[in-house]
Amino acid sequence: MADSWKITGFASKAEVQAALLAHDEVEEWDFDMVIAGREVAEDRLLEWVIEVWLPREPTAADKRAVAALFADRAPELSTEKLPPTDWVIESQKGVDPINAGPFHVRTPEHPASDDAVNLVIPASQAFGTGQHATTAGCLAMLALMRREGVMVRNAADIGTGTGLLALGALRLWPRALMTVSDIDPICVGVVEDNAALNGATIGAGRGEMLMVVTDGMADPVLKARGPYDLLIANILARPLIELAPDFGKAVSGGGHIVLAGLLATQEHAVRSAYRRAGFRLARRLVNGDWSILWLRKRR
Ligand SMILES: C[S@@+](CC[C@H](N)C(=O)[O-])C[C@H]1O[C@@H](n2cnc3c(N)ncnc32)[C@H](O)[C@@H]1O
Repeated sequence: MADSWKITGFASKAEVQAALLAHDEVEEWDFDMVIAGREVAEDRLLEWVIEVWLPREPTAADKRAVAALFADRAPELSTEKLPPTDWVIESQKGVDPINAGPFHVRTPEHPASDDAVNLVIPASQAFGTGQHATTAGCLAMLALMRREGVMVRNAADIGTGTGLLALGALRLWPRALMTVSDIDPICVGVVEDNAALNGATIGAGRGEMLMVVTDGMADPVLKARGPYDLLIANILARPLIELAPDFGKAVSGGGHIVLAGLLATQEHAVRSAYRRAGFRLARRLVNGDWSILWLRKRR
C-alpha cells in the first residue's frame, strides 16, 4: 500500500463536467480523479469539488495540470497527504445495495432480497460494484433486452472488472457461452471469486465464464470464441471509439452490443463510430450524466 496525496479545489458544475471530459481526452493523464458534490452544512448549499488523487507527492507540474482543469480562474487548491490505505477496497466498504431492473446487487454483509435477482459482489480492487451509474445502467439495459425477447447464445463482456455484468447476463441467459476480459490482470482472481460467490462456474462451456486478460479484442481466444451475439463494453468513450472496428467484426449480423462509460456529451462521437462499424441504435438510457447504448449490427 503506497502513500497517496489528494489535491482538492472547489469548482462550478460546468468545470466539473469539463474536467471529466479532459480526463477522458488526455491520454498521458496518470491521476485518479474523483468528482464530488459536497453539501455545506449551514445553508445546505450543494457545492462541487474536483478531487485528484496521486500516487506521489504532487510536483509543480502536477499542480499546474490540476489547476488547468479550472476554466479561467486561478483555483484555490489544497493538498493533503493521505494515510496508507487501499483506497479501492476502502471506497467499496459499507456501500449500500443497489437495485437495477430485476437485480439486487449487494455485498455479502447485506441480506438477500427475496423478490429480486441477487448478485453478490464484495469489495475488491476491481471496478464494478453496481454503484456507478454506468454499471447500474448496463444491468438495466440487459434486463430490458431480455424483456424485449432478445435471445443470447454467445456473449462477451469486455472490461469486465468484477465480472458483475457477465454474472447478470448469465442470470438472464443461463445457457449462454460467456467470455469475459479485462486489460487488468488483477480482475482474474476477483472474477473467479465472484463467480464462486454467485454460483457460476469458470469454464468454456454453456453457462460458464471464461476469462482472458487482454486489451480490447486482441487475444486470439477472445477472437476465436466469436462471433458474439451479445457484446458488453463499459469502458470509456475514447477506447470505445477506437475499438469500434474490432467490435464490428466480433459481433454477428443481427447481434447486439451494449456500450457504456460515455458521458451524454460524448454520445454523438461514439454513435458515429459505431454507425461506421455497421451498428444502428436500438435503445438508449441516460443515468445521471452517462449514456448507455444498445446497438444492433446490421445483417
Ligand atoms: C468502468 S470499468 C467497468 C467494469 C464493469 N464491467 C462494470 O460495468 O462495472 C472499466 C473496465 O475496463 C477495463 N478496461 C479499460 N480499457 C480496456 C481495454 N482497452 N480492454 C479491456 N479492458 C479495458 C478496466 O481495467 C476496467 O476494469
